[in-house]
Amino acid sequence: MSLTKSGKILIVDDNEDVLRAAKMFLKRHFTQIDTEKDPESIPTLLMNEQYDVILLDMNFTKDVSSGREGFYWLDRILQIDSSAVVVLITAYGDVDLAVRAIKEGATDFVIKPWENEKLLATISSAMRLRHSRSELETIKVRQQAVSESADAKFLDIIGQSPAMIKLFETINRVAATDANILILGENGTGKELVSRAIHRASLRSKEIFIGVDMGAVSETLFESELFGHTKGSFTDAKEDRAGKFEAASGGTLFLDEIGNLPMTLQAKLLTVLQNRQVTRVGSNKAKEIDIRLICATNMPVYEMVKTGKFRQDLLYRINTIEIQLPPLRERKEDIALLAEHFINSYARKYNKEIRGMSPATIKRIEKYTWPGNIRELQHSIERAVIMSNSHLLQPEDFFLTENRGGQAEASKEDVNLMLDQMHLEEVEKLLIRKVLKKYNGNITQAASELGLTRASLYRRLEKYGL
Ligand SMILES: Nc1ncnc2c1ncn2[C@@H]1O[C@H](COP(=O)(O)OP(=O)(O)OP(=O)(O)O)[C@@H](O)[C@H]1O
Repeated sequence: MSLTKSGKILIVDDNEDVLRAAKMFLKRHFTQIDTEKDPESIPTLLMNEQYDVILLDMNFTKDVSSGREGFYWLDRILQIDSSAVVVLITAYGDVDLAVRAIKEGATDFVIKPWENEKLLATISSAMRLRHSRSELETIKVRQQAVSESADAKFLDIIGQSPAMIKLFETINRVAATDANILILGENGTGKELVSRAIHRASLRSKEIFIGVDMGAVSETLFESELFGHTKGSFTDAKEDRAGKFEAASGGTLFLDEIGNLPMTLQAKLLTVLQNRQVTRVGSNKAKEIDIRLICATNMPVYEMVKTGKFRQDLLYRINTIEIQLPPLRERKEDIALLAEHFINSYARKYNKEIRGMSPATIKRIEKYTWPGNIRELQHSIERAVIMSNSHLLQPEDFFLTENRGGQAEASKEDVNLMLDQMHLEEVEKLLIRKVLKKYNGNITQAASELGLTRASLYRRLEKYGL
């Protein structure tokens, strides 16, 4: 049998001859063979090393062959690492005990005295099982990211303005490198879209893209979400779980809303980025990470550094390349183009025969300031497509009031007067607009003040065409 040399094995047996013989033979096939006479050392050994396969004797005390110790230590090992792969070493007469142990979580057994080739075959297949188990943990997290990506619409970046042409050039230039990228821009300017485009144009394009909304991760779950956890490390940790850093291994990790990260968590993130290693919560074994990092924010991070709200060392770590996405109002050339693109998509989606927009509509949408940028344009078009009765969208299919787009707001008295005459939905709309303005369009902060999740705030923005 030919095997490339890899894998770490622990052998626990009180017979030194067995340990010596096994080590001598196995070290020709695997990278690391640790041996241990005393089973009491197992917990310490497992804390310090991640073994692929553990060979465990069933009986440790001389002349006792009940196998009870083997069961006890099997159970302890699985408590420490629920995905551990344990192969039992058993005497000829104890095969039924070994079979019982398999029901309790052991992977396989070998009978003493063994033939070397048989031992090698057993360990090799146990090793394959170990790898598929840890792949499974990663796959679970990846699967979730893939289904989230599948929902991501409009993967193409539309734009012909000088700013967008420069952006396309930048994407092409930086994609092939592994440089960390920071994307800055108001809400809805396409930060996530651009980060996916960079991934697709990069050498990692065949690998996974995983996005994490840092604004939505609670402080308590931050480490577990990003770095993973081991079973039992906290009440809800029912099984070992890879964090997003591990799951994104080989691919791209997109940290959205990085400016919303509290200082304490910024420090934790910085440590991981500096060391390029993560340690799961509840474990003390660090794992190497291999990711391309893209961060995004709509917050003024440079200002935040000055006021002590964002760590300068973290900023310098993530901004090797910086991409600033201009707001839609500063690239009016793109508005009609984007609108046409969304009209085509939604006309198809809602089965409507809409060919485009009337010249008056184009004028109107080009004049409007689009505080919610492309997302707002997209939602307005979707609603207009649904509502329209003609083949060309008309200005009245849009609900764009000149009062919007950051212009003068109603005074307190006006608001009180209006409240008396308003419908509940209108009050809600007004409130959302006010809170959004207060937080400069920051969805996470606005949602938190309104007591909504980001998703439900987005739903309302869409509903009210905000
Ligand atoms: N240039 C573009 N061409 C086509 N669609 C775009 C473009 N830019 C943004 N979009 C669309 O607009 C919507 C918002 O984009 P995206 O989510 O990337 O913005 P964002 O800046 O990450 O927003 P937020 O800061 O709120 O998370 C998405 O549906 C995206 O597909």
